[in-house]
Amino acid sequence: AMKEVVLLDSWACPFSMRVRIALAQKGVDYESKEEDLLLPKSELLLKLNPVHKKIPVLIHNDRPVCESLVILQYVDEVWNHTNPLLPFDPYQRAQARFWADFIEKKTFETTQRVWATKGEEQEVGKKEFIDHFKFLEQQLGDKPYFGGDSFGYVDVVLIPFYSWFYAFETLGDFKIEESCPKIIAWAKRCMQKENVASSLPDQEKVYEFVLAYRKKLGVD
Ligand SMILES: N[C@@H](CCC(=O)N[C@@H](CSO)C(=O)NCC(=O)O)C(=O)O
Repeated sequence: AMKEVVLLDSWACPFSMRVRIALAQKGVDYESKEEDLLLPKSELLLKLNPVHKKIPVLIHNDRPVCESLVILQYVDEVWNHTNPLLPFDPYQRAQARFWADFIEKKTFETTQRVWATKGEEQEVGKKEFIDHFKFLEQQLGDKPYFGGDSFGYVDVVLIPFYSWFYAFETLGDFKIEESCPKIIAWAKRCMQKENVASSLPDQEKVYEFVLAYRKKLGVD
């Protein structure tokens, strides 16, 4: 039988990275089953996530949990003995869920218009990208983390996109630090944490993956 905890994973997928960080924060030992996003989906993925057919899927005692934000909250509740992701106060929890939802709705879509496009469409995408991250930077303000003094739920939701920054900058020919220095400072602060750094792939490797993905999508 499978291990108690299995993650249907994909090394370059920002949504999977969220779950890898959360499991590391909780000290959970798990088996990672790699799904190659450039190949047809596995039978296991289609069986365990028939609705969205997407990665990540957490399999806990043979039962699947789908959608990274749902998985993060499940992990926080099951392994509630250490490193809470969500704050305790209901209002602060609501604020964390609000910003995680905002990021879920906007960030991937906004980044896609930089890495999966070219020409004029990409120029528009770059402006939207900078506006979006400036807005997030405003929300961060002078706090060390989105959750305040400690690394928490919203930080876990957003930090995976940092591993794609080199790909965005190289494909989009721009420097994110020029417009959003506090976002870069925040990302580097998060990367000081072993549980984060060990869960995110090398940025150049992600760039190579994105080039292959662009070819698969027929962008170039
Ligand atoms: N809202 C979901 C998004 C997961 C997702 O898009 N996963 C991608 C890989 S990472 O880019 C995926 O599985 N893509 C396959 C597909 O879209 O068919 C979540 O948060 O878990």
